[in-house]
Amino acid sequence: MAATRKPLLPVDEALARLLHGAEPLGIETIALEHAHNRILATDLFAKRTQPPFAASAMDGYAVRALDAANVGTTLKVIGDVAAGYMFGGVVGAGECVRIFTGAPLPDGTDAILIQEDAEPAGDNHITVTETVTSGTYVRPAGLDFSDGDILLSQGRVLDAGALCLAASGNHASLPVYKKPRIGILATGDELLAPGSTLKPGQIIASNAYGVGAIASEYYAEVIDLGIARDDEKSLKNALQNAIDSQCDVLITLGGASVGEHDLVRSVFISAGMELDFWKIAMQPGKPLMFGKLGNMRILGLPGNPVSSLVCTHLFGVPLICALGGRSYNQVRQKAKLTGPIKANGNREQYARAMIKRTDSGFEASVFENQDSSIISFYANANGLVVRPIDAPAAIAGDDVEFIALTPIGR
Ligand SMILES: Nc1nc2c(c(=O)[nH]1)N[C@H]1C(S)=C(S)[C@@H](COP(=O)(O)OP(=O)(O)OC[C@H]3O[C@@H](n4cnc5c(N)ncnc54)[C@H](O)[C@@H]3O)O[C@H]1N2
Ligand code: MOO
Repeated sequence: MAATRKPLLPVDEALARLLHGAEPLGIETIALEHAHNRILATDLFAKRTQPPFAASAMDGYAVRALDAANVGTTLKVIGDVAAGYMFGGVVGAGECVRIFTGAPLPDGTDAILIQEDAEPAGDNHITVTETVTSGTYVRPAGLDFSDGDILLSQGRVLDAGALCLAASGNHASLPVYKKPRIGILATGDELLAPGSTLKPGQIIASNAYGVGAIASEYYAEVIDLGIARDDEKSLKNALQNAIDSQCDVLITLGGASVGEHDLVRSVFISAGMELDFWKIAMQPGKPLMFGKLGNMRILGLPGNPVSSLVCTHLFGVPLICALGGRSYNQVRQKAKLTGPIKANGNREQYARAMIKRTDSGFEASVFENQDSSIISFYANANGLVVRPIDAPAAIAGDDVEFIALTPIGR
């Protein structure tokens, strides 16, 4: 009788379990200059009105519109006012004030005659060469926003426009969601840091650099927890280190599968981790593990470099976003295959591919060798073609769905 294997957890169910209860970790107040691309944690209200007064939009003369209603009228210039100052007096009939962009309109005036439309008429006088109406080149008080207006909504990414608006609303600091602290732990007796001299059997630990880069792109605080050996003591020490470092999420790399040296799951369970799931229907990424130890979430990624990176995209990023209050949507687009691909098996496949934008849409060239150890293919891929479980073989011209890994050009 054929042995029956336990069915693997579908990718979407695994993701739902991972994100269950994942809420923003807290709020901190930070200086505006450090807030770029952080997420605003509350609605933000204006603490002032902008502009706070009716202001000139041009360099010229502040006039009473009725006085400048006819070409050829001569007006007396009784003073001047620049941005940052107030004109003390009141402008009467037949009078005007020299004014500069951004300056408050003097009392009595209601329009700006731009200097191109005025001619000097000697002895502090000008002649009107174009007429104005009330409000010409005047920015009314509160044109941009008024004191108490809502400037930005909770959840807003603090991009260039948002930062400029917050500053103008007189906020020197902003409440933002805390960055999730993501500890990254490589595991494996064979691993040494880049730059090391390798003995036979050893390789370089590379995954943490890619995983850390992806986590940083989503504004996680990345904590390098080094390399643990494949033994209980080393793994338990590393786990304690993650706890002491107040990691919100511990990402482990490797040691997730079924061999005698794949100890992460069993050691962590013996140290108190509550296992949520292990093994999912995904290629690459089958031995993915998720559990919790106290408040710390533990995401165990398979050690094959491409598995580590693809799982970070698919699981690490949504988790980091949920904990950091950042909205996240996985965007899938359609592309036409440039060549044939084989039928898929019993795991949803995220196939490394080169995606090209053409006049008629996207084209996907899927790498023939999808071995999850091949970093160079991942480094040259800009998309993951998503192949459902048991998808039949496909040929050039067939439609597939893909997830972009980087912005896609031509
Ligand atoms: N009998 C079975 N064997 C395996 C299965 C299975 O279902 N049955 N699953 C395979 C799959 S799929 C994967 S993926 C791998 C993942 O295994 P582990 O998570 O236990 O990973 P390791 O064995 O520790 O490492 C795999 C591979 O990657 C290298 N590695 C590990 N960490 C790093 C790192 N930080 N930087 C660079 N390279 C790393 C490691 O040396 C190995 O070559 O298991 C299959 N086996
Ligand atoms: O599922 Mo493993 O991550 O393919 O190589």
